[in-house]
Amino acid sequence: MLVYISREKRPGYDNQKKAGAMNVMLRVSALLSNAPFVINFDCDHYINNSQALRAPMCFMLDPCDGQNTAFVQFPQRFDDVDPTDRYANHNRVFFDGTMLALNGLQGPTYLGTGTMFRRVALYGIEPPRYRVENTKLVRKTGEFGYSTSFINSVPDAAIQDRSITPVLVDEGLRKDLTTLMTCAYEDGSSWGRDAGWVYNIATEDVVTGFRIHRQGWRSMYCSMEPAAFRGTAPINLTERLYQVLRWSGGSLEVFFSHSNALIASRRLHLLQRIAYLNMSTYPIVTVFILSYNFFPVMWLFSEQLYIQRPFGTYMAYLVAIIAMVHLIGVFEVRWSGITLLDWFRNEQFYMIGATGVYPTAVLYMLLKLVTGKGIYFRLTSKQTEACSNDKFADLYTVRWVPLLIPTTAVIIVNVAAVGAAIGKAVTWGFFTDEARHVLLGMVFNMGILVLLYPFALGIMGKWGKRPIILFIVLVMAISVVGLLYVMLHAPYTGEWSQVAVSLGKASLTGSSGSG
Ligand SMILES: O=c1ccn([C@@H]2O[C@H](COP(=O)(O)OP(=O)(O)O[C@H]3O[C@H](CO)[C@@H](O)[C@H](O)[C@H]3O)[C@@H](O)[C@H]2O)c(=O)[nH]1
Ligand SMILES: [Mn+2]
Repeated sequence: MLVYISREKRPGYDNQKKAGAMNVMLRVSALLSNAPFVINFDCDHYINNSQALRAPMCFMLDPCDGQNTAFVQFPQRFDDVDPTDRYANHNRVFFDGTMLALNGLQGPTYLGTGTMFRRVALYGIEPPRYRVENTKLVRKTGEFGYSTSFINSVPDAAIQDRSITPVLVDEGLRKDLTTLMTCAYEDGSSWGRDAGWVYNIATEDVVTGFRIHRQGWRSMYCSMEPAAFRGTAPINLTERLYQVLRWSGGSLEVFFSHSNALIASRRLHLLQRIAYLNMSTYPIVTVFILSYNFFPVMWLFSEQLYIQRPFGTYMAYLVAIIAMVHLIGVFEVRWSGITLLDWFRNEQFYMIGATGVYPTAVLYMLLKLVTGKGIYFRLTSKQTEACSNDKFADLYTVRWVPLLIPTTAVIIVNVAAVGAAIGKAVTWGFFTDEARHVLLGMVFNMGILVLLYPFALGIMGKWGKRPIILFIVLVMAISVVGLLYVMLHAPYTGEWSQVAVSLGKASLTGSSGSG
């Protein structure tokens, strides 16, 4: 039986997007089959392996802990991504590394698609492990709304070896189904909070999975070849950034909601809790990353500012820690079976998100906290390849939006800093202390530019098909800044150095005086 549902829309009712749609389907299917297991995939995903429905059953029916397994999650795989995966659409570190690692705790988070659920876990019912003998599955009246047929179906949904016979859709059933689909059905019920998909959070998946884990259920990660499900990903820079904005904004919303991992019950594993905390606060790191990326502005004026140079021991510790972090990264990458190239692409896209998208997400959250109003998150728009000969046309389309500005500014500042550094070396001579110091800074600048390289290609649009153009522009920009620096400073070297020295002293005495 294939059932297509067209939902009622009524003024004054929020239709709650995907979460609302899923909850309607969950209720309607309860009267049609009431299957104890439910599989969910997005409209832009499809089943790619005929075993996709059978494999998760192995986990669900596992005699050891199957009963307490709420859902089985597959990684997301995509068809239409450009071969270089410029914007890390495959997200391999997240799907194959992070999710696999969580399997060792309470299980992967719910990722919105490619998921098999145990129906009663979606209803917000406790796992058998924590259920007291003869506990009533429907806890209070009105919890699931007031459809008697639906409420009567709940105990049956918990019996996993029940055989299912197709129902006869008669007038009575049709009326019941219509009731379950109306906007007003959920009024005063637990739907959208303690039952079904969770509402009012841009990432309904993470928060719904969280509620399930919080009750003490576990989940399982299931990866198979060929991939169980495949889908479509946005390969246009702007669309991809909007997607990441929805994810990072949604994460912060989770943190500032009653689904905060800090206040979850003790059934949530300690490390799983930390993972959820990380998952709901990560955009905040942008405060540090963005500051670091803009620090090179000081390079341009450094004679007039007193900058504490990092001393030897500090540098040694810093280098050791960075090396260790990357060493662990390499181990994790090898263990999860992804390539170093995939890992590097993820690093690159992390920097792109952290400079442009996360600050916007943080601002959005602040605004929401102050005004109480969220902004509308648009859908991830799909590719338009059908009307073009170029399969990856979307990759070369630039749609300028404010979201692109911060990262562009970071690129400009760091290119200028490299130019200024070369200018300085030329002005003072290559083997002076000054040149040595600016060289250190240049390593940092170049590092940032390497990470932001895919973004630079992206904003070049069609020109991005020939990366050599980008290198020519880069060399030209660096030369122009360097030349400008030399022209402005060379004739006055002596004088400027004097000014610098006195300014340096002034700021030194100034700060010690005020401190
Ligand atoms: O009003 C809406 C909007 C979306 N959807 C469904 O939600 C899915 C996800 O939306 P999409 O625009 O494809 O977003 P993506 O960024 O591709 O989705 C990822 O991120 C979402 C959370 O932000 C998850 O819900 C998805 O499962 C996950 O694949 C769509 O495919 C639809 O099936 C609806 O049913 N109604
Ligand atoms: Mn999608």
